[in-house]
Amino acid sequence: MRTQIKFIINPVSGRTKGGVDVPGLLNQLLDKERFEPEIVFTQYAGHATEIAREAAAEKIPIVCAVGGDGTVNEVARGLMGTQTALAILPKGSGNGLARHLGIPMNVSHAINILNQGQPSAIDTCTINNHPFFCTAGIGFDAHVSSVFAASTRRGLQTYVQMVLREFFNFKPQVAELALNGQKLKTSCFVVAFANASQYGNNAYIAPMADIRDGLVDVCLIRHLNLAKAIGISYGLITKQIATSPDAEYFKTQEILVKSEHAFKFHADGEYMGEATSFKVQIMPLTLHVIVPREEGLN
Ligand SMILES: Nc1ncnc2c1ncn2[C@@H]1O[C@H](COP(=O)(O)OP(=O)(O)OP(=O)(O)O)[C@@H](O)[C@H]1O
Repeated sequence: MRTQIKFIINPVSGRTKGGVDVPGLLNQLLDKERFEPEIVFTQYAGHATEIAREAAAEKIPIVCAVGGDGTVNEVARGLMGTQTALAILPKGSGNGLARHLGIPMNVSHAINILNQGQPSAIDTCTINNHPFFCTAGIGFDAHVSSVFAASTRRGLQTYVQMVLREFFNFKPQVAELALNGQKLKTSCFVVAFANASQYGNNAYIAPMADIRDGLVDVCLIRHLNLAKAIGISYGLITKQIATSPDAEYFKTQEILVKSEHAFKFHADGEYMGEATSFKVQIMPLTLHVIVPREEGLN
């Protein structure tokens, strides 16, 4: 019997990559002896969660998110805690979870991999009850996502220019962190919470993250000047941030953050607003995902 698979395509994701005809490629490349496909397009932000939830209620075995990290987050939050597995065809710019799982960035290659994929369970996390699957954070990374959300320009070059501009305006704030029975009152430039190892674009904020270990990886950067920022950026690309002298790295089941000043926060790169207290939790092995056969998870 063929396996039902529902593709949820976000028509507005991946605008900077030019048009990829995903239905055409599926028609050409998807293994029709193995799969019985159905394709739907999202009509509005948040629609993917509704479609995914309905598919899970109908016991459809696989729902495939076709889009960027925002679409993956929306589909995954509709599937977490169910038996329906998430597959990903990356169409965005960051694609953090897809990269972590070893899914190719090229859609044709990703379909070929999907044809032979296998299910595997991964952890999921929440920040103040908002689900995330890759990374969340407070401080500079969230500030950047808020500025990017307000901008109409997209693409890696715009992003890098904007990060540099905002870097000089950004002031760290003091917060109290509670994790692993310890309390730490400190200035915070960034506190990143990671389920997967990277933000996307192979920027490894949590190179030691294991997506199945029931632990959140926490990367704390207290202060940053330009010289240290260059070192941190190098550490992000070379997977060496955990041993950088300017970052501290923890693994924990839960983390609480309290501050007198509001911090901006993001979940999977989407700006979520501001809060003065945060609770980050992990739910072990609560999402099934389709991963490449014999993939090396990184
Ligand atoms: N039909 C739609 N119309 C408008 N917005 C949509 C629609 N479907 C989904 N969205 C929204 O589009 C936003 C961007 O999606 P996504 O993150 O997948 O793409 P991207 O921004 O190109 O990728 P990346 O985040 O990797 O750069 C999401 O916040 C999602 O809610």
